[in-house]
Amino acid sequence: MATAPTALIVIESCFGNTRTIAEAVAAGLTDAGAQARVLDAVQAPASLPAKLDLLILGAPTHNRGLPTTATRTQAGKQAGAAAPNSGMREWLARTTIPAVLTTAVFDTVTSKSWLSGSAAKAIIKALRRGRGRDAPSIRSFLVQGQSGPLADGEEAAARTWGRALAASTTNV
Ligand SMILES: Cc1cc2nc3c(=O)[nH]c(=O)nc-3n(C[C@H](O)[C@H](O)[C@H](O)COP(=O)(O)O)c2cc1C
Repeated sequence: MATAPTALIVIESCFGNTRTIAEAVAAGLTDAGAQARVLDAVQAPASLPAKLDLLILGAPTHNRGLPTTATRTQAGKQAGAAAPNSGMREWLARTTIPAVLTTAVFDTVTSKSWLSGSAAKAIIKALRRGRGRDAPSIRSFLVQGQSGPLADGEEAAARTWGRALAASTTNV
């Protein structure tokens, strides 16, 4: 009998919007019968679980790409909270992701114009470095202003995307 596909969602989030999207994607995956877990990149281990069918990576777009120590500090000042000195960029640098593993990536952005850039595209670049890999599924979710909240309908869209990802993932 086939077992439920297992998904891991690793994210970074300064104001909580990317985390809300990750939880909605996890809910969609669960709706479709997958097992899903959300981990903060700061706490995520550098070695992936042996049984993993789908890896989903998400981050907020900062200065058109992935957050850095400097942009996290800026966000932390705005949020009135201490900023972590590590996140998705650093987790990608210390983690080996097998080229055969199915991946999906997302980001949060303040506008969907090309001028806004995309943390998700920066993640794809990092994933491809030195490896042949199929283009992962990619999504951007809109926030209103730097600290959010999420634009109307984005959380529901993330849940729908989670269901679709589960449906397209075969467990091995
Ligand atoms: C320092 C800084 C730079 C940012 N640069 C961009 C940007 O280039 N493009 C964009 O769409 N949003 C930009 N934003 C807004 C982020 O997209 C927004 O804060 C983020 O999506 C919210 O997600 P979070 O709540 O998970 O942190 C920036 C935010 C900060 C704090």
